[in-house]
Amino acid sequence: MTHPAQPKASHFINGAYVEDTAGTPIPVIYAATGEQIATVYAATPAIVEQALSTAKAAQKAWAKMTGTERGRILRRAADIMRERNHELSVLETYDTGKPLQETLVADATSGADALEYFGGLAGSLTGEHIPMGEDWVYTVREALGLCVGIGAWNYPTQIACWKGAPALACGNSMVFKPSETTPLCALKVAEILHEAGLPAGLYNVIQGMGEVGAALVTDPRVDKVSLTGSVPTGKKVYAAAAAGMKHVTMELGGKSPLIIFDDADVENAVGGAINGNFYSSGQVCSNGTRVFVQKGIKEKFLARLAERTGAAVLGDPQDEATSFGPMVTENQMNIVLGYIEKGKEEGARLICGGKRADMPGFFVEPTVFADVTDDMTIAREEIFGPVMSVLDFDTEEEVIARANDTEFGLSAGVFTNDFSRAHRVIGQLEAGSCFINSYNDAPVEAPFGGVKASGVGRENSKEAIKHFSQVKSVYVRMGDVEAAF
Ligand SMILES: NC(=O)c1ccc[n+]([C@@H]2O[C@H](COP(=O)([O-])OP(=O)(O)OC[C@H]3O[C@@H](n4cnc5c(N)ncnc54)[C@H](O)[C@@H]3O)[C@@H](O)[C@H]2O)c1
Ligand SMILES: O=CCc1c[nH]cn1
Repeated sequence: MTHPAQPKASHFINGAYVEDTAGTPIPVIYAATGEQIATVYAATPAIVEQALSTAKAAQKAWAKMTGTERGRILRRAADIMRERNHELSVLETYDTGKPLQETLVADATSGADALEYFGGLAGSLTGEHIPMGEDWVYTVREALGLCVGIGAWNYPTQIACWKGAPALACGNSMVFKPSETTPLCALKVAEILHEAGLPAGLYNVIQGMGEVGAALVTDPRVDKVSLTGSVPTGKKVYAAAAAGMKHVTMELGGKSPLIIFDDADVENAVGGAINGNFYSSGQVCSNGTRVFVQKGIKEKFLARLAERTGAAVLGDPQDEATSFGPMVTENQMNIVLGYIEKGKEEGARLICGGKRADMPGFFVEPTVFADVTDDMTIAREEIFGPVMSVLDFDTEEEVIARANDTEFGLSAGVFTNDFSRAHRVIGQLEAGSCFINSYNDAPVEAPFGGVKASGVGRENSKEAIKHFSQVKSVYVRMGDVEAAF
């Protein structure tokens, strides 16, 4: 019998599902069991061409509609997503393995927030009037044109919406390629947008691995590329986009610091560290995986952290009682287990977890290492799994320098009851998305993105509008034109 997760076809182009079984088959494996639940096919050159040409052809008429008209469609799509939240959350859980307890509140809901927020902004995308004596300049905020979105596997619905909603609000069209690991959810986003009244051709989804992404990025018709992925992929995609002088947004990886001072509320700090390391089984780009704890509260913090981590419920992710799911793939599980072995070999002290869970599927126990030093592999490389490194520190000055000693700069957090210190420290941390006495909140109203190797540009908030539009300026002369001859 066909699994309910099996989509009608692999691609969604020009307002309809499209299949081409000549493409490489991509099995969709449910991470909680290891069983194959669906198959899609990578886009062939003919499918890539169909998606790009349809998106190119549809864009100009969409940009000519008023922002209010465009926004109305996006807000209708948000309503449909909310009505179907349960069904979409179940699918997100099949696509990623993340527990339904999480997907019910963090995925389609976050996608709907983006559609609603950018739908609301669409009617207010205006320019400026700049007086120049009796002359004047006016500016117009215009669409970029045809945008490509490329997704990672940890938030397939959210990423499809975080890119699609601002792109469409600004009058662009989009071809979106989800990660080959989680190809299912973006198709539903496309379906819902069209059900909400989006004209055909404006939001297209095609499947495939890196080479399909590369074909999209290098196509001369494409004006902008927005990638969510790893730093190595980001470097390749950024370079390819630069060769065609395309706009980019790069949402890449991190190894973010979470700094806990002696005066912090320990219970809240432990909660922040758990949210910043174990949500989505640690597969969150902004995770605060280097947890710097001031020496005075270290053992108290570790004891409470071990106790609360022990309460994680590993199990069937479709059961709402489960609070901790598997790694997305067997390969990702093996990468994470490799890092855990490195941590042990390099002398970190294992506080809890530390191995594959004794159950079917790709589960790794939530793992905490203490006495981690800055040079250890687990403190330097992005693991993208449930492995928290706890490092000790003495002084504010020392911890700021150590926190910044990384190529990454996505996020950073501080827990303290001294607000002067909180702002002073945050002001010196090299990171794009920061938190005080909290961790990993990602509301659509707040800009999200990194500095240094973690990325370029911002998603969400009014900042995203700047990255999906450009300004035309028009000088208007009221008098005669003076010329040298
Ligand atoms: N900053 C953020 O917002 C954010 C959010 C989620 C995940 N991430 C990062 O994503 C990574 C995990 O996701 P992943 O393993 O899917 O990343 P990845 O870099 O392996 O792949 C990301 C996407 O890029 C595509 N791709 C690969 N090579 C390409 C190429 N040459 N040209 C065009 N596209 C290509 C892949 O098919 C996939 O769709 C982690 O590093 C994580 O930190 C960042
Ligand atoms: O994975 C990165 C994006 C994100 C952070 N929090 C929720 N989504």
